[in-house]
Amino acid sequence: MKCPIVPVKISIVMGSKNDWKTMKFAAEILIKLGISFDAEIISAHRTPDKLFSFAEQAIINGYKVIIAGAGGAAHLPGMLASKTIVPVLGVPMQSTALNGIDSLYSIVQMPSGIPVGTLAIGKSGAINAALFAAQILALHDSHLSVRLNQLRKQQTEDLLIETDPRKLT
Ligand SMILES: Nc1c(C(=O)O)ncn1[C@@H]1O[C@H](COP(=O)(O)O)[C@@H](O)[C@H]1O
Repeated sequence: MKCPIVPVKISIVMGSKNDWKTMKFAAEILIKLGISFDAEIISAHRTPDKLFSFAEQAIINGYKVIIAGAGGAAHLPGMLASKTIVPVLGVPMQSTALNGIDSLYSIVQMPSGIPVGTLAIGKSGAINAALFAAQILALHDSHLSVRLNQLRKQQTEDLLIETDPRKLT
């Protein structure tokens, strides 16, 4: 998937096409914020050579953050992080057998020296990964910083309207 704005700043990577139903929530946030990104399927287990070349070229390709979603034995974020210094944010998929605990532990328990920023399991993690990546980019982009603050404000206003006590019946 390609967002029309160039150059691409963020890559959303996932272990399987079946992860897209979760990772699309990250994509939606990036689109909302006008951040360029691409998305592709790469698996440490199933396509290891593709993973190595992707990670080795991440800097040359201009990626500022990589968001990596994987489930089960979720080695994708850690393996990406082992091959590049582009920050990697890991999103554990809600797996069926173990409810995502397997994914979470696989991503969060990195050995010291190779960090992966681990988000929550599933949709919330995907959304927050995109917001976190945006906040990193906003450190050097004042326009994005304004858009992020607007999004926060809007989020608060929407919640206040939604939880207005006069609406409780
Ligand atoms: N965890 C990984 C990796 C990896 O870490 O490299 N590659 C695929 N997978 C995960 O396997 C799960 C099942 O994949 P399928 O649904 O394609 O069988 C997915 O959640 C994927 O992220």
